[in-house]
Amino acid sequence: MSQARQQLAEQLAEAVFQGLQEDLNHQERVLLVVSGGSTPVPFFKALAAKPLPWDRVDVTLADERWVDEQSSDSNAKLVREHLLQGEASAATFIPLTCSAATPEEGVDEVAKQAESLAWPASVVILGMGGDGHTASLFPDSPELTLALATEELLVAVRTPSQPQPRITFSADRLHQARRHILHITGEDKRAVLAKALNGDDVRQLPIRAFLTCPLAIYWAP
Ligand SMILES: O=C1O[C@H](COP(=O)(O)O)[C@@H](O)[C@H](O)[C@H]1O
Repeated sequence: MSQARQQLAEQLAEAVFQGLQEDLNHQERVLLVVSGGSTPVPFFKALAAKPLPWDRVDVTLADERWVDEQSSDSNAKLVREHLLQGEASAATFIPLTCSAATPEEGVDEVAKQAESLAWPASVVILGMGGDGHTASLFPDSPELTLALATEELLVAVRTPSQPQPRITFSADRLHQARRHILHITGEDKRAVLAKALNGDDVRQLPIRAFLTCPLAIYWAP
């Protein structure tokens, strides 16, 4: 882990801590929506060390692969192992999978669970892939148009470029958050973001759906 990425993770954790604290001053519970993948690990560790009243914090994911929670591809596993540790284990975590065999069969059950969270989210932290996807809004997904337009909470997604089916919060539900942050690292992702900022076809680079939120960008080489 480079020093720059570690510093970025710590600065991001401080910003998220401040945002959650601010909302906790005037509401009983707050909701934090995090992303999966590999980028957030140092951020999760830094945030877990923050002195929050974690028993008043709800946590969920922006998206998930429809895999068993024991799978190394599970974003929920990542959250449990790196964020919900120490004092932060008192947070209420709602994963985005259930016992149904497919996301299409399970989406309503997961939505019922997710509706019980403290919406609107205080902070949504998005990641971004090299193809410009964010959450599980993929350029090659047949469900992209639906996920960008629906007012439903969650959408089941099948994406040719991805090995597993997925589930994602809709763009609408993520848009409703009070604060939006993009956490990315590396020159490749900086170039993708620059391309996204210089165009407007959201189907080509779905991260564009969040560029006007406004979106705080946390990037390190
Ligand atoms: O598949 C996913 O990828 C993105 C980016 O992940 P990273 O490994 O490049 O950091 C992530 O934001 C998303 O939650 C995840 O499901």
